[in-house]
Amino acid sequence: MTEHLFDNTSSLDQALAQQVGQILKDAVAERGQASLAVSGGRTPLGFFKALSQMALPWQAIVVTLVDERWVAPAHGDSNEKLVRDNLLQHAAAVARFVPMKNLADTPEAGLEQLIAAYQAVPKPFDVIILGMGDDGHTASLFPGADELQHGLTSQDLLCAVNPGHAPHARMSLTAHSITQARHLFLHISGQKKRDVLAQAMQAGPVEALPVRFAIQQHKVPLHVYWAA
Ligand SMILES: O=C(O)[C@H](O)[C@@H](O)[C@H](O)[C@H](O)COP(=O)(O)O
Repeated sequence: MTEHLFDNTSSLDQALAQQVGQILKDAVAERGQASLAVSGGRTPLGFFKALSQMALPWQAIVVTLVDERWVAPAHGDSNEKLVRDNLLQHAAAVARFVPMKNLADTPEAGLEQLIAAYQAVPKPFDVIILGMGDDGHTASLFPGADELQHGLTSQDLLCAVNPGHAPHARMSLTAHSITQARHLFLHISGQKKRDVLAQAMQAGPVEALPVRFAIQQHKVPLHVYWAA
């Protein structure tokens, strides 16, 4: 695991956009296509804006989500809306977007159709960017959720989650599919999250702080981008 520390969020956003942009450019040059899976929440907004303005071969880049709240795509809590409004703009407007939410009533009911839709996403994912909550959740792998064990241990691509203490039923990439990425980032800001990360870096059960699965694995180097 490598930590990249910044004094402020705008310098982090620029540096992360440069790094991710270069990886995507190289992937398209090598393989003709690339995939980027991003998280929701408030943290990635500035990064999305910076990346969206970069001159990349966007028409060959597929953008998708690490996790999604099972709400209509126009809902204020929709990660799809967040990505459409902030990342799929400017130069990035021509990127192909594969949503996680479909028309099924619940994530469980939508899972099979979504697995089929995700075949359109080049795999392994070239870049996955995780966020983290103050409770140590990442993606939608929440401590205390009934589906946590499944999300942490199954070899499936996706899992349906009912987080209980967090709003909305969710769909999430599993820990297995996240650790299949060619490049893995954890993007966080603020002292509180630095403290949670420091705690997660200490030995302890993954179930207590699910972000530990990304820290403890050895399949893909984890790059942590943190800003004060
Ligand atoms: O809720 C989602 O949709 C997420 O993808 C989630 O895992 C997020 O990354 C963290 O909850 C951090 O959220 P903030 O950036 O808002 O703190």
